[in-house]
Amino acid sequence: MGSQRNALVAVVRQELAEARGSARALLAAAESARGEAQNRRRLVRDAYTTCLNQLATAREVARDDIQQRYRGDATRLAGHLRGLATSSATGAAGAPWRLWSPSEPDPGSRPGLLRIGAITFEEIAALPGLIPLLDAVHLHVSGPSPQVDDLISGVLLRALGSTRAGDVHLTVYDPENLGGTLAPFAPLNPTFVGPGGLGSLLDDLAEHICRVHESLGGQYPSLAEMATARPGPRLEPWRLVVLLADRATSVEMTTTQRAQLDRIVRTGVACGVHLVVRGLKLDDDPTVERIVVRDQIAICDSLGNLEVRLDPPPPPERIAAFCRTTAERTQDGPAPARLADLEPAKYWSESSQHGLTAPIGDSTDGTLVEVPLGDDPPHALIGGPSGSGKTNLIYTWLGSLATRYGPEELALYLLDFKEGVSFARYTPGPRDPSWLPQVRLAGINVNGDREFGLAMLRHLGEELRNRAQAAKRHDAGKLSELRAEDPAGHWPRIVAVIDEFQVLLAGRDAVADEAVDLLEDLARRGRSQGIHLVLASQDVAGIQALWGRPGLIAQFTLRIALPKARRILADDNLAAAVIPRFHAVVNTESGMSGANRIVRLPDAGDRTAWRALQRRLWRDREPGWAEPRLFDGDTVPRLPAFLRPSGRTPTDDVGSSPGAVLGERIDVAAQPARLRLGRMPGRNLAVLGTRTEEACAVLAAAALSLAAQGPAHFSVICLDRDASAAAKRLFAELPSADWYDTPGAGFTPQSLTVPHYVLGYAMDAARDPALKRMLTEGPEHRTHVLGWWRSVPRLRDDLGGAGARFDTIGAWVALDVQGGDLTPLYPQPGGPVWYPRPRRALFFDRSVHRTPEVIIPYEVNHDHT
Ligand SMILES: Nc1ncnc2c1ncn2[C@@H]1O[C@H](COP(=O)(O)OP(=O)(O)OP(=O)(O)O)[C@@H](O)[C@H]1O
Repeated sequence: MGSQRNALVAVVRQELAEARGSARALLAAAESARGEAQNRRRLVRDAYTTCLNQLATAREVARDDIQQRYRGDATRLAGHLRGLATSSATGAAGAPWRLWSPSEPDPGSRPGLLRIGAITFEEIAALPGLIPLLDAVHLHVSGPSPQVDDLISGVLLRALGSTRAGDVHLTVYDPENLGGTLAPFAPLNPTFVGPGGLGSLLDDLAEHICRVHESLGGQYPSLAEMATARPGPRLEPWRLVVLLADRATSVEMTTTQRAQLDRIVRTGVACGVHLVVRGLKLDDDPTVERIVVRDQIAICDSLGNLEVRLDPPPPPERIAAFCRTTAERTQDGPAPARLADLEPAKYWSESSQHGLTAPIGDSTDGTLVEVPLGDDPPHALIGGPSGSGKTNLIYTWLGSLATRYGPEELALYLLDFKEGVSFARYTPGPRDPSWLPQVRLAGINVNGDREFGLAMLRHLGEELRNRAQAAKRHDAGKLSELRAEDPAGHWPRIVAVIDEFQVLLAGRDAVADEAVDLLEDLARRGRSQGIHLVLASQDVAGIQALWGRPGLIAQFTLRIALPKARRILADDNLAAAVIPRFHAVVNTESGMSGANRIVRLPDAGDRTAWRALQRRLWRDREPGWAEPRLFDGDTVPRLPAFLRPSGRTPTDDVGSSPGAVLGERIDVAAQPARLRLGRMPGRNLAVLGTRTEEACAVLAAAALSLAAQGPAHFSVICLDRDASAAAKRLFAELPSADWYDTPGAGFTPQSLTVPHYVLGYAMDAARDPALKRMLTEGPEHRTHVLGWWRSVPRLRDDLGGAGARFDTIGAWVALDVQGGDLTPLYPQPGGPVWYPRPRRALFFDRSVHRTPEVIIPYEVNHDHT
């Protein structure tokens, strides 16, 4: 029993143990499952947190990015807006009060916007808050009185300060304060209207609008038309009418007054009448800009929901100071016209068939004064002492003509005999490649080269002949008829301007005689052929030279006298003595008193402004249009490349009479002066004088140009150490040459199949009788001597001493040799008229010249060696 019980106990124990074991195992499994679950939960939680963090970071990054982009876009947009705002409200229209000063509007510009405050917009820097007014809207301002009045003061000051003095007329209706609200504007002398004056003010305005309306051809331009039309000069000032109504005004307003006000609202802006109103209702209209002010913040129709934080009002002393100076300026009358004010609405739109008309300034009432040139008056004489503004007047006139008449209508020939470069502005320069397309020729620094003046007159004489012949062919009496008969022809009117022309006529010599004859012919016959002369002089003597030729002076019926000019107007016409600075008397009746027009001249001296205009005209020229010829007396021309052999030996036959180029002719076409060297006796050249560099330049140009024309052989004989560098350089450049530098060598005749040129530097040092034989016999065998002698007596010695004949020297170039010393080489007794001058030479070829011609020795080596 006991054992059974024990066995049972054991079994139970066993089972219990097993049950405990399984329970433990179950517990362990549950524990482990729980641990695992907890683990998983932790992992999920961690993942969730990581995810959350990542999401937060991504969101931050995205937000930062968006914000950055937004800020960038907003800043850029604000920048654009600021730029736009700045250009819409320039100068006095937009400057902060601290920096404020009145500003002149650009000519031809229309009124812009006016700043009243700033638009702030999150963190972006403030944008200016701008409103329109002149030529755009009426203003209706509501809100607490002091703030509204401050805003109105600021708007008025900006409108007045950004227009020209006198362009805005101010009227103030202020029954409550009797004008005191806008007291700082009093120096401007505005029309103040007190209580009871509103009715007549509105009637006046309505009447004014009717008048302007009629002058506009009975039509009101729309706002869009006003915005796009090209603004011309203002004929009537704007009327700016400030109505500061009190309570009584609106209560007492009659129906008629209301109707007048409504009419002014509808039609005023188109006629330059603008209301600035507080305290009265205005009907809705596209031209009414409403501004509501509260707590220094304004909401304006034109800015939508954007709030404008108002600027403080302008300091009253600033308003008063501005109004005082403006009042003074208005008393002096409007400022003179500017060069830009003379420009036409459209460039190059005028025809010169019947003449040329261009304004050169305005009269004191602001109207432009036009100067005619054509059949009558055909020519102009301008006079005034030094510094009186002749050059400025010529610049103005030329600028005004050049904007109206294109190169097919007008050709300009400009010559300035005073020192300086006044006409160089019209030709291409190193800094500015543009040029004035109408200019065909400009001569500067010509005071020493009267021959160039003569050359220009000869050229014009030639043109006159061409025109006269063409007119005859077409049976036309004058240019307008020729142009009608020959519409395809190129017949621009020619205007030739000669500043300080008396220089050309001074000096009772052949140049002066021929110049006066040519001038007289051009003046008489040029009238009908469209060739017009404009002569300017500061010197009474210059004019006197013309007075001696009544037939000539009578043609110059257009006279322009600058202050203190003498003898330009008739003797009893004293206008020039009394006009102020920068004014001129324009008289188209030969200076008769009674025909004066006084003109205020603009300042045309601003090179930058001129350059900008010239560029525009230059870009409009036809492709291929030729540049003007510039003659600058201070510049030495270079030997053109086509006159050098360029290292190659030409193979073409040289022909029977090759030409040696000696220098540049002083003529319109800048042609080389050539000496023909045919097989005839005397075809040799003597260069005479002591100026080594120029003598070398003449010989080198002659030799190089001969070498460039065909095969030839050269003997270079150099007997002067000072010339040897130049001679050696020439020798090196010649394709076929021998070199001699000892006296007595180089004169042996050579038997050659090509021409032989003997170039002698300091020939007088040779002392070789063979030279004389070569001079005599050489040319027939195509051997020509081109030699430099340092004086005429030394040349004479080489030719046989006293009594020697100069027949073997058919041509000569004289440098610093006086005319009298050239007598033995010249057919006329006494020798040629020649006063040596630097870098100029007198060239005479017995077989072609009647009188010698002045030439400019070329610069052969650019490094001056
Ligand atoms: N209408 C003007 N407005 C402003 N300045 C002017 C005006 N006319 C001339 N001037 C100035 O006066 C000065 C002299 O003018 P300008 O050179 O035209 O005189 P000029 O008579 O040609 O003198 P000169 O004969 O000595 O050359 C220049 O500095 C020029 O800029």
